Amino acid sequence: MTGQTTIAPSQDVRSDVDSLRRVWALAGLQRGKGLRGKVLRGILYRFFQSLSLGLAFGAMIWVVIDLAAGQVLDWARIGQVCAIVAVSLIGQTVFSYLSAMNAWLASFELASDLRLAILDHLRRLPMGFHLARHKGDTVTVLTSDMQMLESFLSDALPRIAQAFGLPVIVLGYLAWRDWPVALAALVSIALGLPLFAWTSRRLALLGIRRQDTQAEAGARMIEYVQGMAVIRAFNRLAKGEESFRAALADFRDISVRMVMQLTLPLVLFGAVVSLGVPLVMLAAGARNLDGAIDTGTLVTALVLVFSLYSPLLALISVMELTRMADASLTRIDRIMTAQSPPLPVSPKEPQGFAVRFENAGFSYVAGKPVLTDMSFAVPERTMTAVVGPSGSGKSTVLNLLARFWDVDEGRITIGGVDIREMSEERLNSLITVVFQDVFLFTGTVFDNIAFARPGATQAEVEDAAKAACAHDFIMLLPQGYQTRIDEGGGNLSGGERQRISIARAILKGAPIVLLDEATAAIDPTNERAVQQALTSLVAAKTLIVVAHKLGTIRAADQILVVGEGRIAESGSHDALMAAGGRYSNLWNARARSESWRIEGHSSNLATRAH
Ligand SMILES: Nc1ncnc2c1ncn2[C@@H]1O[C@H](COP(=O)(O)OP(=O)(O)OP(=O)(O)O)[C@@H](O)[C@H]1O
Repeated sequence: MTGQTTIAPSQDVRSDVDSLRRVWALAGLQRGKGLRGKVLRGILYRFFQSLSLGLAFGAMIWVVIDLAAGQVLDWARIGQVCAIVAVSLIGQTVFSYLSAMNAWLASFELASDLRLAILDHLRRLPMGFHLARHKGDTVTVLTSDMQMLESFLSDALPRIAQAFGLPVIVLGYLAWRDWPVALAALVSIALGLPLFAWTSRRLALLGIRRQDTQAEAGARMIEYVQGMAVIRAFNRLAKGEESFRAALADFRDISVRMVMQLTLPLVLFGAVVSLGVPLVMLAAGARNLDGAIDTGTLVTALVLVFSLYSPLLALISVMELTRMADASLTRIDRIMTAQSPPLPVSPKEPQGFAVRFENAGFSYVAGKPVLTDMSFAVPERTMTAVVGPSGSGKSTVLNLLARFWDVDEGRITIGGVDIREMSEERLNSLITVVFQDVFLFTGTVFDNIAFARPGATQAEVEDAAKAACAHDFIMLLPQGYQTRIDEGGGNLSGGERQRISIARAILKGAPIVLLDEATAAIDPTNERAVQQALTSLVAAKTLIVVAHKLGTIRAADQILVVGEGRIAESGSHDALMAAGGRYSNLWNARARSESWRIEGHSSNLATRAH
């Protein structure tokens, strides 16, 4: 994959004013925190800092004018000038401190609030949104994009105000002394502005591409590190590196393009603005020769003109920060503007825990329906096994019931209420999902189990672990329940990870359990323990299990055979076997493969024994 695929459309590009508006809106998100006030004060104090610098300039100019008028310096004047310069220095220091305090605090608070808001929004988005994005891209939004925004608020925004402070005073002063000279000073700024705007827009467009390719490179590297075991197992180190090298090359290309395309206009902008120096000299000289301005004003204009343009030229470096922050803002907005499923205005309360699918239709990709007309009922406190060929949509049934996705047609009810009409919290409290791929967090065994119920006591966690047949092996770990689990549970076996996830589900105590049974074969002892753990989990619960093991299927009150996007057959094991349809074919095939596996396993042992 190359960066080309992630290049943003041009409508992502905002004008500078629109970006500022967006930052302003974000700063107003957390009412009562006064973030907008802090942002404004950060800018205002930096402006005052610049004005304080102007004060020192003013004192110098005062002396220059006096000298030009033929006056002689005396101690009183030297004292006055020193006092003004001292006030200017104190002003610069105080305002610099106040500006930094306000701007930094505002940027850190805003970034931390925004990170939480993004995480909260991510949690609400349908799973389809997450699957369509690289994890690395989302991580980049939460890390480097947020840092860009922080730097913009703490550094770039106040620097913009600083860049304008001194020039405003100088222009005002020149206009007061002689407006044609001030006008001459403005000409180069006016000529430079369109160039600045064009470069800024160009930088915005390339900036978003650059950050997208950077995120792409980040995603590839994360994938490389996560897939290290597979890469090594297949001895494809070079191949694994290839994709992130390609992403890095894309990133380098876009960075080089940025330099190539933007260096010239930026240098030109500097040259055009600096043209103001000779222009002002020309205008002031001509006005002096005409007798329109005195020597004092001429000298002042010649001295001041240098202090007029250098702060404006400093805007060039601020521009890069600004446009990069804008690109980050666009990437943040791609998440924040994604629609989460609508929440019910007046949530309904289910009457019981029976589950019904009523003519449910669903497709992950438009035009490729997975479920077309799925109807079935699961009575409360019963066990239903969902079986069918690979890819027939069994896991999809669980995904829809947990509302990871919403049905396109028909409806799903729990206790007679459409799950879309329940509050998110209520639905989550009703359902426990035990996934095939167990996810354990970095933390202790205790934390991982207690995750299901914050505030759970040691005794409650242990009871859940005992019911899940996990207590004994946990006690054999170096620090028992306080043993740290490595990232993803790397220091535990597959069966142990599964039992911890079952303990977590038992502790949650939800009345409906959705279980995607592991397809992978685990050793018989572990399998028995996992089966026993599941039995504890589902006691007196409504259980829907995507079943692969014959023992589980047989134990079910009802078996649903999925085929062609609907329920092809349903009933008890005996009834379905007697009917001699799909189910009996499926059962016989699976029974053959299981006995083959067992035979294969024992013959392996026999070979080893010899
Ligand atoms: N996130 C997704 N995006 C697009 N298509 C998907 C997605 N998840 C599943 N599918 C497709 O939907 C169909 C049903 O998938 P599902 O995982 O429900 O099947 P399954 O019966 O559980 O399969 P298995 O027994 O192999 O796990 C498959 O064709 C699969 O390729």
